[in-house]
Amino acid sequence: MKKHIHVVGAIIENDKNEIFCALRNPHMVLANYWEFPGGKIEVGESSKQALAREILEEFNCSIEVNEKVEDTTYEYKEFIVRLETFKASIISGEPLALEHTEIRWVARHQLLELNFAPADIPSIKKLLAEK
Ligand SMILES: Nc1nc2c([nH]c(=O)n2[C@H]2C[C@H](O)[C@@H](COP(=O)(O)OP(=O)(O)OP(=O)(O)O)O2)c(=O)[nH]1
Repeated sequence: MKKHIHVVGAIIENDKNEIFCALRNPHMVLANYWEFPGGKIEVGESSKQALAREILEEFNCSIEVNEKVEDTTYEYKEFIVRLETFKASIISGEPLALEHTEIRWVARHQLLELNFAPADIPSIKKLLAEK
């Protein structure tokens, strides 16, 4: 049976209406895909707590987690991901790519030009439908 993982992703928008995107490094699972920053929920954590922890660990900045955008499940070849995405805003620090190959602020209508992890596409479609 395929492994199930529960993952959270942050949709962080700046004051120019650009969204923070991160490129997974070549050694990560799902290497070289763009994603919303985040990671797996650990035992005892809420989704929002996990998201704040992951952003601090991987980008060295603090966020406030706001409303949920999407909750979707995607079956990859090797495992199944449940991805919950939330709007979030940076409350302190400038994001640094501590584990990712690249980080980029991208206009909403250009998100689909990046090679995003397939599980993220429903979240992106919701964002595109918002404005
Ligand atoms: N962070 C993140 N992961 C995503 C997204 N879309 C998507 O399919 N994934 C997948 C990629 C990975 O298989 C998994 C997240 O794992 P991860 O390696 O980033 O999580 P983590 O930081 O907790 O990793 P680790 O401590 O186990 O190394 O979810 C997304 O938008 N953000």
